[in-house]
Amino acid sequence: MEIYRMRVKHSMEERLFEAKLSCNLSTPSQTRDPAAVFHCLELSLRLAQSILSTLLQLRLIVHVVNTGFQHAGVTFVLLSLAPMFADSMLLNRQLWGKKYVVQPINESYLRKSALLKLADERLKSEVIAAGIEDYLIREYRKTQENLRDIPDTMPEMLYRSQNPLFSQVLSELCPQAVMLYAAFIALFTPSKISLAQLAVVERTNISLRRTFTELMIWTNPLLETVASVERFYGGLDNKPQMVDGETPYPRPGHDNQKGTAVEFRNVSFNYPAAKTGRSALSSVSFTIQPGQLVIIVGSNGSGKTTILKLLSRFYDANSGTILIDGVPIQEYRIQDLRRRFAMLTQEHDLFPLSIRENIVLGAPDGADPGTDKPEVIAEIVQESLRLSGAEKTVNKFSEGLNTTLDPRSDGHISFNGRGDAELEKMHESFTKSTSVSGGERQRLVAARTFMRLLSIPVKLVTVDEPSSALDPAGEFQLFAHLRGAREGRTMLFVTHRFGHLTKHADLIICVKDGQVVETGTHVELVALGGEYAHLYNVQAQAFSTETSSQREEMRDVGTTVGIPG
Ligand SMILES: Nc1ncnc2c1ncn2[C@@H]1O[C@H](COP(=O)(O)OP(=O)(O)OP(=O)(O)O)[C@@H](O)[C@H]1O
Repeated sequence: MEIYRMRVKHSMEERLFEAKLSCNLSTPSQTRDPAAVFHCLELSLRLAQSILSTLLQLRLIVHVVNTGFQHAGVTFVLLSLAPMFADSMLLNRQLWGKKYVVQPINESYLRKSALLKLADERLKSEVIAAGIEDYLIREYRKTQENLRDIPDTMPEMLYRSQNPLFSQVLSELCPQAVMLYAAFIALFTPSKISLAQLAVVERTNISLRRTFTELMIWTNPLLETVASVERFYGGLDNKPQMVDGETPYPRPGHDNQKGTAVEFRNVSFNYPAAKTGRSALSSVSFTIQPGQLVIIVGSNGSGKTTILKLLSRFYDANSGTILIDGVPIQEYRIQDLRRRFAMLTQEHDLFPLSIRENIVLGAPDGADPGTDKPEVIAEIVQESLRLSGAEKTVNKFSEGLNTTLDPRSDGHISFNGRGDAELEKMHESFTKSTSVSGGERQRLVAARTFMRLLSIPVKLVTVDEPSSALDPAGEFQLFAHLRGAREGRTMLFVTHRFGHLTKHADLIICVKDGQVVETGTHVELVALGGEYAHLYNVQAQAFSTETSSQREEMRDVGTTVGIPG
C-alpha cells in the first residue's frame, strides 16, 4: 500500500511542480496538497470496506441466529487469539512511541526538496525572469527517476512498511479470521450452534460497532478530501492568464540593433490583488532609445518597480500600449523576450542549491550539462564572482562553490524524542545552515546576473534596488560593473541612491503617485527645479557625509564587462 501511496504522491507532486512553474505572477496561487488524491482514494476504499463489512456482519448474525452450528468452539478460540500474536510480532518492529531523530541523506531526495522550493512564490519571479522553468522540470524528473520507489513518508510509516509482507498480511487478516471462519461454517455446514454461535454473535457485535463507528468517522473527512482533490485538479488547470505572442524576439533583421527600444504609451495598471482603488500606474508615457542608460526615480510606492514588471511581462497593462522595438509587447513570444532580458532586483534571492548552481542558473543553457564546455562555464563563474564582489564570500567556505547556503532538509525528531536534550541538540545540528549577511547575499545574487550578462546576448537589463544591503562603496562598485556590461544593451536602473549614476544617465524618468512627472537629463531636470531636483538635493546631502576612504575606493572601480570570445 505504502508504495502505491508514494507513487501517486510523486506523480501528483510532479504535476503540481510543473503547473506552478508554468503559471505567471498574475495567475492567482492556491494551496494544493498532492497527498490529497491518494488520501481520497484510501478514504473511499475504507468507507466502502466499512459499508460492505457492516452488511456482511448483519447478514451473518441473522444467519447464525436462524441456523446455528456445532464443533467449532476450539477453532474459534484459537482464531480469536491470533490477532494478538500478529500484533506482538509487528509491535517489536514499530517506531511509534520511541525516541529518535533522523536526517535524510539521500542526495536525490535532498535535491528534489530543494527544487520543490524553487516553485514557491518567494522565488518565482526570479525563476520566471531567468527562464529556467524547463531546466528545473528536467532536473526534477531526474531526481524522481533516481528515487524510483524509495519512500519519503514519515519514519514511523516507513518502518512499518518494511515489515515482512507475511506479518503485514497476517496483521490485516487475523482480526477478520473469526468472522471468515464463522461465515464459512454457517454457510456450508448449517447445524445447531451453542458456544460457537455465542462467540460469533459476540464477536460480530463488537465488529459491527467498530465498523459502524468507522462509517461515521470517515464520512466527513472523505467529503473534505473530495473538496481538496477538486481544488488540486482545479489548480493544475490554472493556465497562465497571459496570452503568448507569436513574433520572435528580436525580430528578423533586428538582431544587430544595439539594445532594445522601449515606449510606454498612456499605460495604466492596477495590481490584480490591489485593495485600494488607486492605480499603480496612470497614463504613463515615455520613450527609451536602444542602448540608453535610464534611471527611474521617485519616492516609495510611486510605481518604479511596476514599470519594470510590465516590461518583463509579469503582468499586462490594463490600458495603453508598451512597444518593444516598435511592436506591442504582447505580440512577442514571452520566452524569447525573457531570454534577451536580464533582471536584478532586491526581491531576488538565493536558490536552495549550491553556490555554483546559483550562479550558473543565470544562463540556463550554460547550466544544462553538455550544452557548453565546463571549463568555459567555470571561467565565467569566476569572473561573475569578481564583478559582483562575492569572491571573498565564497572563499570563506571550506566547500567553496559547492556550499549550499540554505538548509535543504532539517531532519525529523519523533514526538517522544522532543524534550530529550541530547536528541534536541542533534536535531538542531541538522538544521544549522551556512549563512551569509544581507550584503553578501546580494552580491551572490548579482553574480548570477553577471553570469547571464557574460553568457547571453542580453538586450535589455533592468536593475531594481539590488544593493540596499551594500555599503555605499560596495553599491558604487556594483553599479560601475553593471554599467561596464552596458555595451550593446539598454539599461534601466531603479534606485533611491542614484547620485553616482545620474551623470552617466542618458535619460532620467521621475515618477510620482503612478505618473511620470518629469523626464530629461540630470542637467535639464536640476535646472527645472521640480521633483527630481528635490530628490537629488536630498541625495547630495547624504553624499556629502561620505568618508574620503569610500571616495577613494569608488575612484578605483571602472572595469568594462563584455561577452567572452
Ligand atoms: N503585488 C502587488 N499587489 C498589490 N499592490 C501592489 C503590488 N506591488 C506593488 N503594489 C502597489 O503599487 C504601487 C506601486 O508600487 P511599486 O512597487 O511600483 O512602487 P516603487 O516606486 O517601486 O516603490 P519602492 O520605492 O518602495 O520600491 C504601490 O502603491 C504599491 O503598494
